[in-house]
Amino acid sequence: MSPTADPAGATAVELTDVRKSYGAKHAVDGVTLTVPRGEFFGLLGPNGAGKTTLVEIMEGLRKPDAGTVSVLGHQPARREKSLLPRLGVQTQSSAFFVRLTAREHLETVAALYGVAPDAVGTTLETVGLTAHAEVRVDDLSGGQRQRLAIASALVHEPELIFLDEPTAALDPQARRDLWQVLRDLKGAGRTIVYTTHHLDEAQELCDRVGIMVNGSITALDTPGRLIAAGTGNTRLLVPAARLPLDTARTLPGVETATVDGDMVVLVTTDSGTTLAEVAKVAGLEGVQTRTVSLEDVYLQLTGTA
Ligand SMILES: Nc1ncnc2c1ncn2[C@@H]1O[C@H](COP(=O)(O)OP(=O)(O)OP(=O)(O)O)[C@@H](O)[C@H]1O
Repeated sequence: MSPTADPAGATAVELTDVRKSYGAKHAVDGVTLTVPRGEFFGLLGPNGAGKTTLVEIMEGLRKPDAGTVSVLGHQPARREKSLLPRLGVQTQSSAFFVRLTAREHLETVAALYGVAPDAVGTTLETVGLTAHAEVRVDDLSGGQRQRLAIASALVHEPELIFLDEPTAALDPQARRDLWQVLRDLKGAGRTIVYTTHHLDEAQELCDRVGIMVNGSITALDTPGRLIAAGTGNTRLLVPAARLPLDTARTLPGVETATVDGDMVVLVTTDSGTTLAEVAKVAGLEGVQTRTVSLEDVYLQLTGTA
């Protein structure tokens, strides 16, 4: 990207027709993507879809075979000293100084970035590691190490943060805590690009998501718009004891009816009408509704539904 193309610096990441192959495998197969500054962008997709390769290209850790990559107006593959401190990078396999304590490790990272040591205590607090600050990295649990990896990506207060499955090994409470950390970072104007397999989380946190399949981004929008453009269907769960499957299939609006355990699952395009009929035929006691989620859209797009 030329300097005049984005004079206000409103773009954090700009990729044009980026490609990367490993032998015959097209891991990234022509991705064009713009992430504006301040956006929380989620990259979703099944194992092997090319997410990590794409993020590592943005981070400058891998060189694309073709296409152009601009990150904060720079080419990340050049590893320019003026760019690196502006990026925060947490990878799936973070390198640690394993013989140091969590605090010493983070102090070392902070020193490498030339950051004042006070940032260490605050960052340990932010990721919930204060109580384990004096534990050797070797002795931290998987989830605690993951938090330290995230802390290492945040300690120098970068403008653009890349996180690769940051919540993968976290317990539910730690996951929720990290959501708040990420929301606060976004609130402070940072740009976040992250990969996840947690669809509920992406729906909750991301301004936009890209769904990657076989090296290409097959859907790119806000979670809300992807859901709205998705099936448009609602699921109604009715106790099977009160609604025979044959009857369920004849109700207005019902696309499909199946039995799941002791419930009949109705997929309906017209939930109001179907629900009114269910009320007449079976009553509403124990009836549950489930609207479409990002997960339903994802499963449809990735062909796993
Ligand atoms: N260094 C490499 N050498 C050869 N093949 C590779 C290499 N790195 C990745 N691949 C292949 O490229 C494809 C994309 O891998 P990548 O790790 O980018 O996917 P991913 O979407 O991040 O997957 P996951 O969700 O499992 O982390 C896969 O088929 C993978 O096996």
